Amino acid sequence: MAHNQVFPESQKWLKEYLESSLEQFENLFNKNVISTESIRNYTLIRTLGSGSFGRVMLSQHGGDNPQKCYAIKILNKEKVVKMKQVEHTMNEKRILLSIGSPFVVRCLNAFKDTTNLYMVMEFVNGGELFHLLRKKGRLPEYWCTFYAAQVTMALQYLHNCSLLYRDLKPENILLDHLGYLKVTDFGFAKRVQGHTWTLCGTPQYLAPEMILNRSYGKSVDYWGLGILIYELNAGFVPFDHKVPLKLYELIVECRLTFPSFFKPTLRDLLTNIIQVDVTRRFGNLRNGALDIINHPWFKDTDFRKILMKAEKAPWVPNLKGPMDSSNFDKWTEESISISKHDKYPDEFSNF
Ligand SMILES: Nc1ncnc2c1ncn2[C@@H]1O[C@H](COP(=O)(O)OP(=O)(O)OP(=O)(O)O)[C@@H](O)[C@H]1O
Repeated sequence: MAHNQVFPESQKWLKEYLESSLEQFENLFNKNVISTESIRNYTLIRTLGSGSFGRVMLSQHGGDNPQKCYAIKILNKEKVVKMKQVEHTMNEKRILLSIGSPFVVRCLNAFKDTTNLYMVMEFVNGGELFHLLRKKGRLPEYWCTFYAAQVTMALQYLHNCSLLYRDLKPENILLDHLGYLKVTDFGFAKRVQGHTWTLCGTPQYLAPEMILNRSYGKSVDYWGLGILIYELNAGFVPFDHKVPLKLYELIVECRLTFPSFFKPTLRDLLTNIIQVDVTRRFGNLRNGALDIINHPWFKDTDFRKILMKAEKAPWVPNLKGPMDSSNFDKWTEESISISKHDKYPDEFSNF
């Protein structure tokens, strides 16, 4: 828990929730379980998404209830090594297996073979928030408060466990069958007690302190939250340019303008989050995420009800059953080949 953070009496439930979830996280994180499960025990059905060094596949486990589906992230060891992502991948596995937040995708198992690394996650079947946003153009303000409340609580949970997320964007936010969201892709997540320096993330979402090569902490995630809230409400990001260097100049200059339909409370919140000065950025101050949670833009948002998933979601995906994957793009399928020889036995021994 951040030092000196003052929870009002009416938000003691949030403090208690954070304290107990930190204890659970620490217990699992310190264990770092290494599993000997095999991909041969799963039937791989189709690709749900593809990334730089692997893909995520809809799968079923041979011994299980046939209705139960998983999303398995499959990373090729060779690509991970060549792209210098060994440490990031080890962080991803250990962190994802230890997290227990209603707004973060659950990882149930992780294992490896000679060729690949596998992370077995719950299948979140409503698709990416990105697709919903592109389909609708922009989202009604009430929808945005509902989604932003969950991302804020997800970040508060992660930071309370000393985790930086570093890759917030609508592509990494999935919707479940109830219309609640779950953050996925912990490829850049890291446990950091103080500060760190690595430049990573998605260009339009990068915080100025990262671009300027300064050491940073949770401030970068709150900057990302500001960009996300802006994008959900507007349908576009506040800073964009096809030339990366120009984009970075725009971010560091931070001349924020708003569409005319942005209400004063939303403008005020965003001005305080999309703030270059980290000593003034909401989320990064003494009261942490509470400055955002208690901001007037959220005056009609019941965070407690949302944490309990007792609020009806503004949009519920139309699904034919737990295996329905129609909300995901079609990808060309590739078969998984497993070689006899392991070229990287040491690099991933702790995976
Ligand atoms: N648990 C899940 N349930 C359903 N779909 C998922 C799940 N996790 C990931 N996906 C889908 O797979 C896509 C890629 O996942 P992820 O971002 O973790 O992979 P990545 O290889 O790190 O991708 P990138 O290189 O783009 O960051 C996601 O955008 C999402 O569409």
